[in-house]
Amino acid sequence: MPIYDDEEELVKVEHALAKSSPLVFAGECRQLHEHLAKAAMGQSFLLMGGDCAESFKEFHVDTIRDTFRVLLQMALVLTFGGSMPVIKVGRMAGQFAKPRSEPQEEVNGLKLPSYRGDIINSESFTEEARRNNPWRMLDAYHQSTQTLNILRAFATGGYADISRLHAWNLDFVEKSEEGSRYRKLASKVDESLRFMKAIGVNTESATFKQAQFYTAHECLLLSYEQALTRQDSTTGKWYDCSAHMLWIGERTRQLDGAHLEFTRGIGNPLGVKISDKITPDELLEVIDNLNPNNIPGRLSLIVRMGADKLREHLPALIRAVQKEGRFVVWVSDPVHGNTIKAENGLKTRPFEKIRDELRAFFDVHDQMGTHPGGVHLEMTGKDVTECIGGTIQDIKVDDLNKRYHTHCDPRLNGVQALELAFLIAERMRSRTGLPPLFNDA
Ligand SMILES: O=C[C@H](O)[C@H](O)COP(=O)(O)O
Ligand SMILES: C=C(OP(=O)(O)O)C(=O)O
Ligand SMILES: [Mn+2]
Repeated sequence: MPIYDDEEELVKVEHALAKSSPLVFAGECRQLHEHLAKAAMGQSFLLMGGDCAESFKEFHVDTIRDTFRVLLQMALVLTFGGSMPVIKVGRMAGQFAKPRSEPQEEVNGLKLPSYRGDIINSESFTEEARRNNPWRMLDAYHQSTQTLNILRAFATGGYADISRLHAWNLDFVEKSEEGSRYRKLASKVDESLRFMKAIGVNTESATFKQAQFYTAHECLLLSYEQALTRQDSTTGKWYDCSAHMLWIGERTRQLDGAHLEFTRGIGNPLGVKISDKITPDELLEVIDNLNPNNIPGRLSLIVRMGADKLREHLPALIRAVQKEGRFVVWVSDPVHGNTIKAENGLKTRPFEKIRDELRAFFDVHDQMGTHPGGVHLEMTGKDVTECIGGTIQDIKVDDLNKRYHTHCDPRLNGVQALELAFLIAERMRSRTGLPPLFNDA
């Protein structure tokens, strides 16, 4: 938690936020909860994706549209390929606060506080910029209102109409092999739609015309989250109305910490990131704390440990959860356990490691007979060069500088994200005994 040097300023901002409109409504959070309950029971799949850190500088309607578009493409691949409903959640409209490994950053002998996300301080390397400034919370709130407004318009105003599925292909993706796979799959979906129409299914209904899209971010900056927490008039329960779903990060999930204490009191569906550092007993305590009544859909466990550690540690965690009969959605975050520093000093992630972790996640669930319930990715619709590798694009370390725009961790670009969606769809198909979508799978 940042320390603000002027308490009065902080209180003023909290009051302003407390008077502002909620960004989401309790009923929407409950709807998402119901979808997640299906994922907990093995009947649905959660797709979460977006920037590591949203920023004020990169804010643009086109950027939001492009990420939304890749998520729609991925969801189509997963729904059609995996024959399962896909719950779409953007790391968007609130994903601003960052936990950092080092409290300070040193450049040419000068030490300043680390950049902690645009909602807290600024990335420029000056003393003033790195000061924790509570007013930034209001800027983040206002940007989130715009983002949500755009997302709601895209989701319900015709953009996400399934008959436009060919238009969701992004220019730079279209030219790649993934783009052509997507086109092939889209044609198959087209054919199915024509068949449905022919037998009298109403393809003009909201199911075909609109997407249900939800938002989530890390519940890190409690001043912001608490100020946006409201009591729902229909149920009397408290909801954090900054996003539909909130998750607790790997660094702030202590049993006696403020983040668990805050989130256990809100009605939103929750996530907890877990690395190999958590023990089965500790995990059960986290579950007891956040979901004492064992309600399916309430809690997602977002596993991020790297392929090798996952193969070693995940089975025991799953066994403990199974033994106690606890309902959780098992989600793979295959990016956070695979961050490395390239020779040029930039943080990157090898695509192959990300793919290995996903494969390991599916293998372990196959062995344990449990449902691999979702994936959580840092990704963007832009053609960035932040993660090296990829079967199709094969970004090299020397390419990283070309379009390295992230404000924190390296993101998958559209082609890389789509490649993962195809991989997951093939795994989902083989679990249900369906033949591969493409023969080279
Ligand atoms: O997004 C996650 C963390 O904030 C990020 O990985 C921390 O990065 P750092 O190790 O550069 O501080
Ligand atoms: C901080 C993050 O992840 P983790 O808590 O898993 O490190 C994140 O998702 O950006
Ligand atoms: Mn990150």
